[in-house]
Amino acid sequence: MARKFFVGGNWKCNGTTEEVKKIVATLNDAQVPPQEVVEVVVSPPFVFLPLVKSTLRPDFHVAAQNCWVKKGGAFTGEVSAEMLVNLGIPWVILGHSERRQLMGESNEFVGDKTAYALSKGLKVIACVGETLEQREAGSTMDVVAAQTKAIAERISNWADVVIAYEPVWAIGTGKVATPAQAQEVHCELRKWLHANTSPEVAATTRIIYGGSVNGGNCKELAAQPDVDGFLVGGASLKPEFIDIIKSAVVKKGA
Ligand SMILES: O=C[C@H](O)COP(=O)(O)O
Repeated sequence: MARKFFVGGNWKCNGTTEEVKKIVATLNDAQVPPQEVVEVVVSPPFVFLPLVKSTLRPDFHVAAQNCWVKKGGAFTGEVSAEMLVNLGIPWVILGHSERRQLMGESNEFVGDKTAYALSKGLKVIACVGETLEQREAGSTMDVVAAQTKAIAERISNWADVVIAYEPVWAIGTGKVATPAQAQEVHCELRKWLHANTSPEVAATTRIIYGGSVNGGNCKELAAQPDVDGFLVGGASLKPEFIDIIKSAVVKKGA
């Protein structure tokens, strides 16, 4: 089964109401390949989710950037999976390296969150990736496998999961992984899924790349056989996000 190209735009902690309206207007006006070719999901901060959901073109979808690990309640400052479902938000990003590093989210915690979000009917963009130190120490695959394992141990439904491989050293640094570096990790991750989940999960799960993707480098990355799309940060706030969406045609040989 072919893996549909997936382009996520992670707006992180950016934007005012006016800026958000402008980004949505740009996306709504854009000519992009059809939904059968590329799945587009944008992820604004929580407070803008209703605005984006109600104004964004219907062929693009919306993701939250995080959610709580279990049912809501006395957890000040958190947003529950149930609330996202209630708002009709289909996707959530979990385990982003900024949350792992800045908020101390462990592999197990991200695994628990993923399992809970899936159990409530959300689809999950699960992020993994190594730091520069870990890469230089030669432990990239050990790190990425451990992060993926903590998820795999807790879930069985991979149909609603996209894995985002985001090397920490490439995030927001302008230092993109080379197409060969991205392909190498994606291919190893797919082998890991084959050995530890099932051949079907390995063949069908989308593994997308994130880390300084822009309009200039996306086509070469998209051409790699195991790169099934992107999770874009900075460039998702700019009109070049449209060019990144269009790189999906590379897979179609167009
Ligand atoms: O979630 C997106 C990644 O953190 C990449 O961010 P970036 O494109 O700004 O490097």
